Amino acid sequence: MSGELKRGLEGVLVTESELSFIDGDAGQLIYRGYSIEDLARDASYEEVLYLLWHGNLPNSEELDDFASELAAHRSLDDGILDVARELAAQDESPMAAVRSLVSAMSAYDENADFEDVTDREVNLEKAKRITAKMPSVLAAYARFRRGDDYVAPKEDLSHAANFLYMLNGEEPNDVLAETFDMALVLHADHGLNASTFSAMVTSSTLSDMYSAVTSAVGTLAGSLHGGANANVMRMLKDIDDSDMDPVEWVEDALDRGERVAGFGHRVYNVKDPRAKILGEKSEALGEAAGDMKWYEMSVAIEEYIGEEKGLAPNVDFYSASTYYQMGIPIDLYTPIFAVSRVGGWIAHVLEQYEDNRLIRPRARYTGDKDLTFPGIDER
Ligand SMILES: CC(=O)SCCNC(=O)CCNC(=O)[C@H](O)C(C)(C)COP(=O)(O)OP(=O)(O)OC[C@H]1O[C@@H](n2cnc3c(N)ncnc32)[C@H](O)[C@@H]1OP(=O)(O)O
Ligand SMILES: O=C([O-])CC(=O)C(=O)O
Repeated sequence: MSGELKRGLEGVLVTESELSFIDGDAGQLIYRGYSIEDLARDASYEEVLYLLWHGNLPNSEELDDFASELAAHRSLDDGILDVARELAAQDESPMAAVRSLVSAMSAYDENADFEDVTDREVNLEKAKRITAKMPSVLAAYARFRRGDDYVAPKEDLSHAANFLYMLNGEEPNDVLAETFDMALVLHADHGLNASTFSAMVTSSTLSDMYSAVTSAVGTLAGSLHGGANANVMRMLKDIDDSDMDPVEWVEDALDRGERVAGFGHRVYNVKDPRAKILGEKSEALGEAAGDMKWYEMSVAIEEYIGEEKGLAPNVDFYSASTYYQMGIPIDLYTPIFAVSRVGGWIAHVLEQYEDNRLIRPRARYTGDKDLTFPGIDER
């Protein structure tokens, strides 16, 4: 065993994967051979799911069938709606609500306890159910907490458009639906990020897909990972409310030793390619609304942090102002990330099951070894 300590598993190779490639120096991201720029421009989220799960792009018949199967799984059982209502009544945070609701979904899936957890056909069925229902549970929960009724899904809408419909109770226009679809494509996979790794660790024990996705949602929630997108928008709003110059505000935060949400990355040494695409979307939405405030504030912060700290924006930086300008509540940004990333989590879980090896690293022990056990009265 190598005695070299790699804190945070930084740079450690633990498996092989055909799913996504990241060149952190070039700022390049590829899903199964296709560049993120091409996919963001030309592929729907449904196509990306098919690509990730099946290994190739679907032809039009395969895509139609796949999209219809997915759409048919969107509706929610009454029991799930009851859980969502109760979580909303308890003012549970949206990310914790999604975590609990994904876990609860297994109770309504007759295949949840299928004996062979690695069975690919059964797992593809579970994959469609979970991925189709995640936006539905999020929309239902978000409506219940503001006192609105559940809006049933529409099967004739795209995955992206249907979520916005279920959230807002009205069908989105093309710009909103396309922007949201592109955001789902951009967030779908990203190598062995922490939440994906969490899903892999869970499945490597031969636990089931619901457990793996539940672990992953919990891992994505943290502020160093998916939780950063909501924190970016909270920061932009704080800056706006403070009437301070954005650069001065950020300078003060850095002086206090704080981390600025949406900057830095374990793998990228340059600007995240997804941040470039989302930045363009944020700019376009600002132009359409005739209000460039959020985009311009973001650009000023990006320039300053680049010069001052040599840090570049990650995916969470410009998704924040993009979602804000789409009218999405801030605390839904991270669960929306989960609604997309579930496709990648599942793809990695399928890979894990195909060639499983228990994931079990070690720690270097730094505690005592030769203490004498004292009786209770001696302590
Ligand atoms: C979808 C995603 O998960 S993308 C990441 C989302 N998370 C964020 O945006 C939160 C803010 N960013 C961060 O905390 C970090 O950049 C991480 C956790 C994402 C990556 O961290 P690591 O790879 O572990 O980098 P590390 O913590 O070693 O940072 C290196 C240096 O940059 C600094 N740094 C890194 N990110 C930031 C930041 N956002 N703001 C200020 N300083 C930062 C660190 O303080 C450290 O400086 P030091 O060497 O003087 O102590
Ligand atoms: O890869 C990472 O560590 C974090 C990230 O950008 C992602 O999960 O999309």
